[in-house]
Amino acid sequence: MSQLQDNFGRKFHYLRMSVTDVCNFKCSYCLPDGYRPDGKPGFLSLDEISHLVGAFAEAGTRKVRITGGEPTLRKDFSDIIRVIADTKTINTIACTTNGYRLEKHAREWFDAGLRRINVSVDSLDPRMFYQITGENRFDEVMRGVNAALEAGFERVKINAVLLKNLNDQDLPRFLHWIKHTPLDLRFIELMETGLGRDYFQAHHLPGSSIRDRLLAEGWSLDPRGAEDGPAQNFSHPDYQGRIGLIMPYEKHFCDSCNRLRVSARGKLHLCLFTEGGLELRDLLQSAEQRPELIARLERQLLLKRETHLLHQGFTGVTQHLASIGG
Ligand SMILES: Nc1nc2c(ncn2[C@@H]2O[C@H](COP(=O)(O)OP(=O)(O)OP(=O)(O)O)[C@@H](O)[C@H]2O)c(=O)[nH]1
Ligand SMILES: C[S@@+](CC[C@H](N)C(=O)[O-])C[C@H]1O[C@@H](n2cnc3c(N)ncnc32)[C@H](O)[C@@H]1O
Ligand code: SF4
Ligand code: SF4
Repeated sequence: MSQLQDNFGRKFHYLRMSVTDVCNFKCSYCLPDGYRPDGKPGFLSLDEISHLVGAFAEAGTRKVRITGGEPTLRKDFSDIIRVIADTKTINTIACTTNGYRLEKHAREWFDAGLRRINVSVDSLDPRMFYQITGENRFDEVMRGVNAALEAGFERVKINAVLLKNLNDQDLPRFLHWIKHTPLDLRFIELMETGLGRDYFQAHHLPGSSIRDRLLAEGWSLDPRGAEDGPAQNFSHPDYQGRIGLIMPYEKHFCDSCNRLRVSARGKLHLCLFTEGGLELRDLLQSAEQRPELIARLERQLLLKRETHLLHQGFTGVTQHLASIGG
């Protein structure tokens, strides 16, 4: 069994696969004007997804996260889950969603094989939620989170992007929520994208401000597991939930990078912030192409940089994270 690795000793057992660029929300930090079709070819088909996941699995991938755009907008979303679940040696199937279809479909997706779900909830104040996401659907999304908790997922995670002057007063509400609810909260530092330096400068808030408050209130940093990615995780004996921080501007953030990304049109991205993606689609047309596809992945990994270059203001081709799945 092969294992994808780079020149810095990092192993890649986690694929973040985008299945669509389309989204029905207008998050101010991501798609402030909503999704605009670009007239390019369509998104990966079920067969192409099956070939892709099969090759990654053979190259050592154990976890697949389905993302987008909004992945649940795909009519064949449950089929996508099933195709991955049918792939031997993939042991974790996760997805990241804005949660708008969750209330209705949580059980169906669980039955198809989905085991972890991340729901983006940027504020627990419905008006602020509307202001940030452009959608007045707070109650609907929260009912979706409850449906996910009831459906039996092994992990339900809440993603919130930290935004100065928007949701920076929300921490007490989030803490209150996870006191008796077994949710993982994930606070993500705003990352600069091609969309705009002005927004970044107005709203970026370092995750260290949250970390300092957590440590002062009795939370402790969990030891890092061998399979863990770049988040720092915290727990507290009085809370059922846990908290993770993604702080991409901190030193050594990329040391534990364990993930690769494939865009909805089949391009491999070695980092969230790269110059361009490598075309894989020509090798997703039949199972016989698998050895060639794996060889291409192995070669490309040797080009992976040690770290992103965000500090120098280099945001790569990533106009917004919806185009690459975050
Ligand atoms: N810079 C950077 N940001 C990341 C990375 N992984 C996740 N993020 C950020 O965190 C956001 C939320 O990620 P999710 O899709 O919910 O996945 P996650 O919780 O980080 O992933 P798991 O490690 O699978 O739990 C992403 O959309 C990115 O904004 C990474 O490797 N590098
Ligand atoms: C691109 S979205 C795709 C999945 C789904 N539509 C959702 O919102 O959960 C994945 C994650 O990226 C995060 N994200 C988007 N733009 C970001 C940015 N500029 N900085 C940090 N996180 C961002 C979102 O908050 C979301 O949790
Ligand atoms: S963060 Fe997710 S829900 Fe919000 S606009 Fe981007 S893709 Fe859509
Ligand atoms: S910024 Fe790039 S290299 Fe760093 S952890 Fe994220 S994907 Fe990996």
